Parts: sequence; C-alpha cells; structure tokens
Amino acid sequence: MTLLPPSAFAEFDAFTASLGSRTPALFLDYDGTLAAIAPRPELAAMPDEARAVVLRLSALCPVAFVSGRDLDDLTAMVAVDGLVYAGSHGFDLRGPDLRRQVGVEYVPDLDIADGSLRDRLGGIAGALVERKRFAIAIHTRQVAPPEKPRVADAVRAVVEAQPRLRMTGGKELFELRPNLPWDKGRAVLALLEALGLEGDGIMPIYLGDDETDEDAFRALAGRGDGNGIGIRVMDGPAETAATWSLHDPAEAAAFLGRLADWLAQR
Ligand SMILES: O=P(O)(O)OC[C@H]1O[C@H](O[C@H]2O[C@H](CO)[C@@H](O)[C@H](O)[C@H]2O)[C@H](O)[C@@H](O)[C@@H]1O
Repeated sequence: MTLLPPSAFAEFDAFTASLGSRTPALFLDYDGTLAAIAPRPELAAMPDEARAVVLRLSALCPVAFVSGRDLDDLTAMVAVDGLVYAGSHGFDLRGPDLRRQVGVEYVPDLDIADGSLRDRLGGIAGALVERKRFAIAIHTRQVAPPEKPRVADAVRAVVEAQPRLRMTGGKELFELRPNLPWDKGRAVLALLEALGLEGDGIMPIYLGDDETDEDAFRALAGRGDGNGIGIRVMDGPAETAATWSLHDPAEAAAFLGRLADWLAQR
C-alpha cells in the first residue's frame, strides 16, 4: 500500500514508458474520477471536454465505465455510445455484445431493505435513499452533522436484519449490496475475459477515486504478471493499492487527453 503514488500526469513519460508496446484497456470510474463530487447525485455531470476525450479514446483503445451508479443512470450520465458500462459496482454489465447480471436473486432482499430504509430515514432531513438495481446508496451529504449518527444506526439496523446483504462505504454514503464475493475488481477481471483482453498485448488501466475502486486496483495488482495499472484520483495522501495518482477529475480528463494524443501518434 502506498500513501501518495507518483502523478501519472506530471510523470507522463515514465507512465507511458511503463506501457511499453501494450495497448491500454481503460476502466473508468465516474463519480469523483471524471465527474466532480456534487451536493446530489443528479448534479454530478461529466464536463463536455471529458466526454469528448472519452469519445476520442474509444476509437483508439477499449474503454469501459465501472461505477456504483445504476447502469441506466451511468449510461445516461456518460452518454457515449458503444462503450461497455458496469453499473451497481459491477453487478450489472452491458456492452455492444455483452450482457451479464450478478445477484439477480438478491433483488427481493434489496426491495425489502429499500422499504425499511425509507421508513427509518423518512424523518431525518437531508437523508437520501438512492435505489440502484443491485445496490442501495444512503447519502448523508445533506444531513446535518449531529444527525449523521442516526443515519448510520438506521443503516446498520437494516443490514443486521438482512444477512443476505452487506454494507460498504464511500464519500458521504453507505451502500447496501448483495452479500456475494463480487465487486468492481471481480467485474473488471470478468470484463477482461469476456472482451478477449487477457493477452500480453493489453495493459488494463483503472482510474478511480474511492474505497470501492481499491477492489479493482487490488484485482489488477493480483494478476501477478505486471499487466494492470491502478491510478487513484486523490487530493491528498490516502492508503491505496494504486501505483499512480491524479489530483482531481480535471487532471484525470487532462491525463486522458494526453494519453489519446500519445496513442494517436504511436
Ligand atoms: O463508483 P462511482 O462512479 O464513484 O459511484 C460511487 C457513488 O457515487 C455517487 O455518490 C457520490 O457522488 C455524489 C455526486 O457527486 C455525491 O453527492 C455523493 O456524496 C457521493 O457519494 C452515486 O450517487 C452513488 O450511487 C455511487 O455509488
């Protein structure tokens, strides 16, 4: 684990040297990585410049988005046709020739949890329950600080009553998801296999900013053949399994722009 890996933007030449002749396969997180964090989920728009860079890259190498958002929400927010999209933290995968859902049998459990959460949190101003097909996010960003422990207590009570679900964290949110050995890391490995990208000529590169993205960094590092790069978008030191960093979503878009230029010239 590193606290502040080198910058893939400031040390771009060293970064591209680490690719050698391999073609990148890009896996991009959405919130906090290509879209700046906003007060509410629907306000976190991806800048048009970032969308243009993603579109350009998609003509140069494989590109997938891997997000905690619901698959349809993610697809609409990114709005670039022809990409692979993984929603609900990788439980819901869709691409031009790909459709896979993991944990369909847990949807009724999520439905029950959704109802319980809305009952328990209805009286707490600012608490927001965001239902995704294979996960539920409980947002605390708009909750007054003294009330936040009440939200945490309510979420814990719901998950304790439903052992088929498990709780994970994030930026000002709790998440409930199927209690299955599945996460963004396993989804990325499954995508590499499904898309025929497991060969030596491909370098998977994952950009993410949050604790759920660490699953993907670890999964790529765990391949053991050096074929996998994690880049953590971080505005200060934090424990990460990524080996490179970027400062914020603006720098992530600038980095992807340089990568597109480099790929186009190569
Ligand atoms: O995997 P990601 O694409 O990073 O998605 C993680 C969660 O992102 C969203 O919540 C976060 O962003 C919101 C908008 O900026 C912010 O208001 C919230 O505090 C953040 O936690 C999204 O709403 C969740 O569903 C995703 O799981």
